[in-house]
Amino acid sequence: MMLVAQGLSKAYGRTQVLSEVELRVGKGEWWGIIGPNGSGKSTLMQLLSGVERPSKGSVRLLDREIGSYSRKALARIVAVLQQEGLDPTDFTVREVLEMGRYPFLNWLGREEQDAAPLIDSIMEKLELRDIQERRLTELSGGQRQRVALGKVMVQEPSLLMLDEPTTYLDIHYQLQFMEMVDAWRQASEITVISVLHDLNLAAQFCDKLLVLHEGRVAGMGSPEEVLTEAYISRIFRVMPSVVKHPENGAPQVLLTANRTRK
Ligand SMILES: Nc1ncnc2c1ncn2[C@@H]1O[C@H](COP(=O)(O)OP(=O)(O)OP(=O)(O)O)[C@@H](O)[C@H]1O
Repeated sequence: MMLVAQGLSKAYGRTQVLSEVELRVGKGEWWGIIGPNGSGKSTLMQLLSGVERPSKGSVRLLDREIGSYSRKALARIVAVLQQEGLDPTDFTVREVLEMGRYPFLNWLGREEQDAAPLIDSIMEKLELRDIQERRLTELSGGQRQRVALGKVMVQEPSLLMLDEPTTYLDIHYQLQFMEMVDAWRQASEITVISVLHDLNLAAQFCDKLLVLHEGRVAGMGSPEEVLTEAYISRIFRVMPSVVKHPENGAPQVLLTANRTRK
């Protein structure tokens, strides 16, 4: 197993944010974490990536307690891409990708192997070559998000964690982003855990969905099992129509005007 969470709970003061989450993520799987605003998705991601400690329960990464890894050792296994992506700084695209190699530097600040060919090939894949000397301040939000993905790719992680990675992207780049992650997953057998608000993209790319509701696991399974009208209606308080995607059969959630519920 890539990642196993048992009895995972988190409280901030008296507020219980997550309760008794159980999760087993196998190598090479793509999990989508879905759920309403405030249901605990980001908190769960922080616990699963070792950024935050649980109040109760445990997270085991590759059969070892996640808290027992050094920061650098953890960064060689897990890469996290935040919703905001990268801040617009004065660094160039190429420099940012080079920084992604930080976990592989020795105490002299050098790498044992030259990372330039890897960085070049990732820039090629992400269509970043032509803008490699541009500064992040000179890029659009969508371009910066591609650089952010490039930075985690050069890290060559086994586990990729994405927190609402497509929020600021137009539909072209949303789809392209998901396709790139998928292509990468198939080529390198990485495991992906992503928070996604877009249920229709989640249904097409994820093998498994975990539904959070008020800090508890409210459902788990394939998109077909989880994305049903009754279920979405209860969790998200809307009355949708769920139809089959005409090309690939994935469940697709259509919202109808004036159909929210209290
Ligand atoms: N550091 C904190 N201190 C206190 N409460 C927190 C803290 N972080 C999160 N919370 C609370 O925990 C709950 C879950 O927050 P979280 O950000 O995990 O939800 P989410 O599902 O990611 O939400 P969204 O979809 O809105 O991003 C919320 O009620 C939030 O106010």
